[in-house]
Amino acid sequence: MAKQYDFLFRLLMLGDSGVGKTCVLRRFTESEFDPSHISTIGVDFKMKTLELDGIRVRVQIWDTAGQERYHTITKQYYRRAQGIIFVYDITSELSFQHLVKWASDVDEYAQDKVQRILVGNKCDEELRRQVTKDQGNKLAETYGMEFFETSAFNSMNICESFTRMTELVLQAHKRDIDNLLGSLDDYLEKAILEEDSEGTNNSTQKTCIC
Ligand SMILES: Nc1nc2c(ncn2[C@@H]2O[C@H](COP(=O)(O)OP(=O)(O)OP(=O)(O)O)[C@@H](O)[C@H]2O)c(=O)[nH]1
Repeated sequence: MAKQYDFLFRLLMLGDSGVGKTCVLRRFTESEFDPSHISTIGVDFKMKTLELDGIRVRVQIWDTAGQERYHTITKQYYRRAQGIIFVYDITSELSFQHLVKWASDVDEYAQDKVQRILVGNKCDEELRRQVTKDQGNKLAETYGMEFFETSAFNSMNICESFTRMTELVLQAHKRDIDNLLGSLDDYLEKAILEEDSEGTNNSTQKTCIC
């Protein structure tokens, strides 16, 4: 059976317990919102296929437990991720402050070229806001990430943030593939030139190779 996608990427969601990682993911993959908070145990994942410029990308999105006691388990997933979505809750200053720790764990355990974005969730809760949009923007700038304020409750920027994350990963990997193909072209060109020059200088050897 023909493959249903061109690329498969793994994305990982990180952030404190209760910031809304599971809800954001469910809103994206199932268009649903659940107001209850059932803490994720260890890790869970969901899949979705996106089409970007005619390229079909299957994303496997890992939802990690924010609770400290699962960190030993969740850290084992960092290295396999091509993209990381840091999530904080705009109504929780603490969840914003803790991003420093999440980011330093990623520096320690994830691949060097992992792509990252920052998401400030629950932006429907304007009256309870503790972190300004400007603070989110500044932190994202410091870490060289793109930034979105989202709401799993009303769908604000949910699709946009996952799509952008996937685009960034795709761009990074297409660059690698293009570089590889470029090197392969150079290699083939060099091999043909060598073969040609060997052919003119030593026709016997060329016949043997063929
Ligand atoms: N108002 C509002 N509430 C939200 C939003 N997203 C999540 N919540 C609520 O926040 C609570 C926690 O959401 P979860 O998605 O379970 O949080 P989590 O980050 O996955 O938590 P852990 O699994 O413990 O790491 C739930 O009661 C959700 O209903 C949102 O965008 N707006």
